[in-house]
Amino acid sequence: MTDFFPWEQHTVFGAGLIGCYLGGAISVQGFQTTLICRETTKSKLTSGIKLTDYQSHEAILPHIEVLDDKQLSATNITVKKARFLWLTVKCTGIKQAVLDIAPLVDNNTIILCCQNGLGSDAAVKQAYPDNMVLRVMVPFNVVELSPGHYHRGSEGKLTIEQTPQSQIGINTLVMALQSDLLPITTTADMDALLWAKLQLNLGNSVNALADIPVKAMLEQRPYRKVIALLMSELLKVADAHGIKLPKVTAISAHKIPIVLRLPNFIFSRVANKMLEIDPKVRSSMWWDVSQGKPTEIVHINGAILKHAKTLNIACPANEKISSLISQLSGNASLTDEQKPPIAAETLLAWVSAK
Ligand SMILES: NC(=O)C1=CN([C@@H]2O[C@H](COP(=O)(O)OP(=O)(O)OC[C@H]3O[C@@H](n4cnc5c(N)ncnc54)[C@H](OP(=O)(O)O)[C@@H]3O)[C@@H](O)[C@H]2O)C=CC1
Ligand SMILES: CC(C)(CO)C(=O)C(=O)O
Repeated sequence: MTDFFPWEQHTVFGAGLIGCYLGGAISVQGFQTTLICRETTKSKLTSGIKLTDYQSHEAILPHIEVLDDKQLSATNITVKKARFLWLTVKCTGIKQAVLDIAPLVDNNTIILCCQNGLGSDAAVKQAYPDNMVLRVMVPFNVVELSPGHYHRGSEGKLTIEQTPQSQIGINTLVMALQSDLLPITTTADMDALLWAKLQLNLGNSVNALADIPVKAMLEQRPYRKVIALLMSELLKVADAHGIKLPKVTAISAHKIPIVLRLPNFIFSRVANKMLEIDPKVRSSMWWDVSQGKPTEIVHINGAILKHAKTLNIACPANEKISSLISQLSGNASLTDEQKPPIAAETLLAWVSAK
């Protein structure tokens, strides 16, 4: 068993949307927190950050300790070792982050991997075999409303993995960090929870291709039908693996695709909870595509394809969407019709074509 003392050093590596929100919410509780950011983003964070959420909670942090990547790698600076190292880079940044976090890690460091998708923790565990590495599921969306203002736009509890070694400590940590801005809990079955989150993340690629807010996307039935196709394939793979998906929204995993396919007038009544989402919310993949950054498609839809292959299950919809997104971030020359915004009917026709 490991004792965790929440007042020990929290370091958030990757001061982006999730990192700044999480780091801000930990710091506002009075715990020592340092954000590790890019040199280019440091100036907007040094004058403090503001947190708000869809339930009108608000906190202003006049100051938060920030260290940039150049300072971290400078040999003439001694950096504080992290007791809790919250790794909040994208899956695509993990390989480099594993090297860059080295100055922050000692034997007591607990590394908390906050990535969407499946399998990002493997590289961290391989590089730090003697450290406790725990997975974290981030259910909610964060947007930056103005420089340094981070807004949680949807519901859900941040969930930390419980292992036999971490159990007591994690409960202490969770009790200490619990707040209105940061609802938080634990799970002993992170595999199943990450699959359930993966199901919800199948909307990310569709959102990137639709190039409109998530709420506006969900209001259009053909987009919902595309997401339903992607989800039905995931459910087949999860069932074949014997994974029982926990309920992470008001509707259970197997019912979500059925509800998504409903005509608009019924959907808006049955799925009112799903539509209770801030109208500004965009998926994290939309942010990547709109900024010309690599996407997490291989770790999200690609993770399903990888598992499907071992089970010999066909997933044509996930294959098509994966290739559309990969073409966007690759050098493929695309016609205007293939570039976002892709109309709902067009996308549905492409994804359903045999
Ligand atoms: N955004 C959201 O609402 C949600 C996101 N998630 C998941 O959370 C994870 C984080 O996502 P998100 O916060 O959106 O990502 P962001 O891209 O907003 O944040 C990551 C930040 O880390 C920085 N970074 C990456 N590598 C390094 C490095 N080696 N040294 C210093 N800084 C680094 C990035 O800089 P640069 O861009 O320059 O590389 C970026 O500023 C993802 O897996 C995502 O899928 C989950 C739920 C919701
Ligand atoms: C919260 C959610 C499901 C959608 O916004 C997400 O995880 C993301 O944007 O990556």
